[in-house]
Amino acid sequence: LHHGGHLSWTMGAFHIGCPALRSHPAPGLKPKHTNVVFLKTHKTASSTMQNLLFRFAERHNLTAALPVQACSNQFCYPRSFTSHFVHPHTLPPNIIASHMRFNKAELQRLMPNDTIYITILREPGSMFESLISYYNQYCQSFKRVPNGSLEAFLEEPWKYYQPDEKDSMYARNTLTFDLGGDKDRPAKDEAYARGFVAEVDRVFSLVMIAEYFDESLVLLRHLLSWDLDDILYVKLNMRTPSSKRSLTPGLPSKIRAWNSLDARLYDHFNASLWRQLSVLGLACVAREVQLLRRAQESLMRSCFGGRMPLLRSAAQIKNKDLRPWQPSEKVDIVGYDFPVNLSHGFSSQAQELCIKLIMPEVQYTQVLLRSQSLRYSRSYQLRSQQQTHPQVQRSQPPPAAAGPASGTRSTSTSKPAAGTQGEIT
Ligand SMILES: Nc1ncnc2c1ncn2[C@@H]1O[C@H](COP(=O)(O)OS(=O)(=O)O)[C@@H](OP(=O)(O)O)[C@H]1O
Repeated sequence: LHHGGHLSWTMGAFHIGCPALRSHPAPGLKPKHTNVVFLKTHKTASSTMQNLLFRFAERHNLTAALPVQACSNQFCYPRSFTSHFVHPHTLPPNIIASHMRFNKAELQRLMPNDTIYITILREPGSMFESLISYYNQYCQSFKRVPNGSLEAFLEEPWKYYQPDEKDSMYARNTLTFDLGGDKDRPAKDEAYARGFVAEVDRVFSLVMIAEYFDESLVLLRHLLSWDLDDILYVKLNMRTPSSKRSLTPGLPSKIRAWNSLDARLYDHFNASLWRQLSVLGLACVAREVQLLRRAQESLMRSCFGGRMPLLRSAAQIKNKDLRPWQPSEKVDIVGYDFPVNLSHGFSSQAQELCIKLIMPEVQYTQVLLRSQSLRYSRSYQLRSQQQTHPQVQRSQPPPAAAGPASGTRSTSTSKPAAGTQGEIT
């Protein structure tokens, strides 16, 4: 890292193939798959995953679809996704990873035909505890509850919950809602529940499980033929232990009953994750997880002066680009600082890698929009010049479209020059 920003941490890992996959080309030899929809669900480790995908997009000179400014850093959630929510400077996209309410037809219109769909779920008990804590000042259903008590809410949810009011999707079946489903369909509607799970199974090639994040990443890496370097991450958007409440006995089953559609999704995809891991071979998965964790630690130590970075609450983080967004004073979200003196001896490329690794969602979305807009404008100017002076185009070949970052393999889909579709509106 200190010498010219060498970015590979896991060379040894490329040769450790999983026995179950030997009949397939090894991940290191197949071109990387680069067209990916990641449905960013709420409170499921999705910000960590989004950060990983944004970094992948930047390293491989891909385009990540980002929201228009009027939609903030989400695609106008909770409205159902439409391509009008996508900033024109981020078209045509390879990757999409910001919060949205899923709309398959619109995404299919926007994304290349070979796009792979991925999402992530979390165990309903801990997810609901995270939701009520995070959205206690936003969501009326939670605000009405005395002391924001989880127990009181679950004792009489219909006393506090109103299905049609603003932000009600944080209070019941949030995963189902994010996936485009009907969060208020009665639990006894067996046909709906079964059909919805089957549809999600049809559309998504991989449904990650937050509790088995690293194992899910191993599956992702094999599915997309990515390198171990491509799945390194740092945990983001965590609450401090003091902001968390432990669930008293009996609560998890009440949470599951209230969020029965989400519980059903979780059970189905948790089981299917483990079936897929077994096909890969559990020993091989465990080896890759170990390699991933080792590589992660060595990356962190290189970035943070030989030590693991200290978690800090938002108020303690000096660099405002690294301060996570806090939903209210009652919740403490932790992040990381990047001490100024650590930057000495780093190449600017290496320093940027370290900062992006810990950059929270809101800031990274802004930084990425700026850099992609710049690339869009450059390519727009270039095309205008070529149209005005066609002889320049004949005598001087135009600059080659930027290829993948040095040291990486070519990608399976060639990336069209930014701005070849969609004009500034
Ligand atoms: N790698 C990994 N593995 C498991 N869990 C993780 C990981 N990264 C983040 N987290 C936890 O995910 C919670 C934040 O989720 P999101 O980033 O999806 O939240 S948000 O909807 O975007 O605000 C948040 O949970 P709570 O702390 O319980 O709120 C994080 O601690």
